[in-house]
Amino acid sequence: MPGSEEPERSGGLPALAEAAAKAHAALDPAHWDFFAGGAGEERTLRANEDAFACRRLVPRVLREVGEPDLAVDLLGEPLSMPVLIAPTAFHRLAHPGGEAATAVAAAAAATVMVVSMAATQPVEEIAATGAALWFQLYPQPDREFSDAVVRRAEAAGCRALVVTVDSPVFGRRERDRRNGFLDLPPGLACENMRDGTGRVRDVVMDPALGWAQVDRLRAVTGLPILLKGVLHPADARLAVEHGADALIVSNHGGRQLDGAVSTLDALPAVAAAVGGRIPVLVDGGIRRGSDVAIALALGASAVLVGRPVVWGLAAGGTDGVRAVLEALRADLRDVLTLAGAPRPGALTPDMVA
Ligand SMILES: Cc1cc2nc3c(=O)[nH]c(=O)nc-3n(C[C@H](O)[C@H](O)[C@H](O)COP(=O)(O)O)c2cc1C
Ligand SMILES: CCCCCCCCCCC(=O)C(=O)O
Repeated sequence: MPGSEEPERSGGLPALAEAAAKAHAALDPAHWDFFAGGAGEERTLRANEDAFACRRLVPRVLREVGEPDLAVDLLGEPLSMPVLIAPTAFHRLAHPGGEAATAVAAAAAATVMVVSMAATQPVEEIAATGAALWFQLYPQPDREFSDAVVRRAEAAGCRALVVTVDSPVFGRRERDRRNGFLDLPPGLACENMRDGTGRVRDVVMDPALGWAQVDRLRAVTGLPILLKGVLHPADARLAVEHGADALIVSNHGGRQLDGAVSTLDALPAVAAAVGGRIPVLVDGGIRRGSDVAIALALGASAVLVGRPVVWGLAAGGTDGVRAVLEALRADLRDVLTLAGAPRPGALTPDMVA
């Protein structure tokens, strides 16, 4: 039965669980499945949340924390908290306000929204909200077209390029197969895939993608380049050698290689391989303040959240996304206070068991 699964296994913070329940009720079941689902048996999807549930914080005491300061600076971007919005496709499928509605919430929260290449609104329209945007790219086999998309995003005001490297092919999403969900409904399109003729091209995954394409992108844009989807420490070292400005430890929310390691389990080795040379971010299964704190303690400079933002959007447009972000902020503030960390940088690996 499409969409028959529980909204989410734990749902995380009450505000996030509530958003997920509302989204589940509001969305077409096949669309719910597209957003909620993962690849294969969804082992990796589950592992992401489970990994956080297996860790415990070891708080420090008597540290005169007062009111913790959550602000961080990331690639020159001042953020009010170390929580960013991960790139997720098809926001107009969740809510008519689409990506622009999400961007308004990002701006209100003073954080970054990473716009998916598969956004259902033009990047210029999303940028008109005034939000701080980074642009996510699936490098296309048609390199000229791919470069044109990057230049377009840069011209629209996006401040960094997030290159997704975990998708040489599209993951095997059993729910979508079962539901026959193979395309966007009429009236919706990946608006940033329009070429010079106005035709919308398909987003194509490129199995031939290699480090040469990362080097090539360096010549195409002056924007900071983040590689999203790194899990192996050897790849983290290569990313530094190839001039990446930051890494995102990600398994695509369990939507690509089912059986891949959870992101939290991958994080410490990646952070050690990078050795502080560039920021390391992480996403996957982050549903409460303690998850954020654990990720930061184990080497992340910041985290990204995917599905909870989509649930907020489906549940209540901009207000729904704001509710999700503010719930995470309030919880993180409490967690830092209780853990004896006056700021995110005060969290250290010895504070996780
Ligand atoms: C519905 C959906 C669409 C996504 N679309 C993209 C995308 O277009 N590009 C991308 O790099 N990652 C995409 N992702 C992966 C997210 O950026 C992120 O890695 C993942 O959602 C994090 O896990 P979480 O949902 O548990 O927070 C998508 C994830 C979901 C759930
Ligand atoms: C259901 C239609 C599939 C069309 C593919 C478009 C690419 C979107 C990629 C979004 C994504 O990364 C995801 O995880 O989903």
